[in-house]
Amino acid sequence: MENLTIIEGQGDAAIADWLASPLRERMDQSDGPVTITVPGGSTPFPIMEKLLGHELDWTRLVVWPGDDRIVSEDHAASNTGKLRKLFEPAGAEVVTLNEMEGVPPFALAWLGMGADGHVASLFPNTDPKVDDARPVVRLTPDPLPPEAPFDRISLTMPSLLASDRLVFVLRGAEKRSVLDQAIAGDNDLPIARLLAAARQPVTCFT
Ligand SMILES: O=C1O[C@H](COP(=O)(O)O)[C@@H](O)[C@H](O)[C@H]1O
Repeated sequence: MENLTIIEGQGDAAIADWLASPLRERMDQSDGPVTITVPGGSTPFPIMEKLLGHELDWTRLVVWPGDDRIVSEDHAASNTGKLRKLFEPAGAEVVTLNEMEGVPPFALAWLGMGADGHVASLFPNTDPKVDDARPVVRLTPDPLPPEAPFDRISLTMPSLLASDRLVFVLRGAEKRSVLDQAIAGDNDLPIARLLAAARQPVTCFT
């Protein structure tokens, strides 16, 4: 994949430094809002804390959760709740994912990946398609991941692919092996489907 760059062994601060660059670039290009989508789970939040230490006009940032667990925003498992706590004090807007919502193109789609190959909340059992006509879906992972056993709401593959660049942050040998197999075409997991359809630059931090 010519559009894919893998960067190994970077810590949270270095990844945050990297992420700040395309955001700054986009803010320098126009005076309008810059809209991105970001992951949940546990990996990204320490990186987001570092990112928010960068001098950017955060009031121009619009943050869409790529997915969420169907829980109230004050629940510990709520991605949106955690994003609000981090980004809103800096002046950024955090959007609530809603099935009726139209989804804008993103300057950047930042994603995680589960060891089962799920991206956003597009789990293998939900058979996500790159030509899904829906921008946002509700779904039930099967099996339910023990660390977050909830129904989900998620951007679909076309919504994630409507982005200027894709960035993955995934840690650990198990996930790296799933990624390598996906790149080689040795699995048909959601990560493999997304990578195969991506035409924009894709950067994977592992
Ligand atoms: O459930 C989820 O899991 C994935 C992976 O999370 P991580 O903490 O293992 O990186 C995450 O990307 C997704 O947004 C989240 O809802």
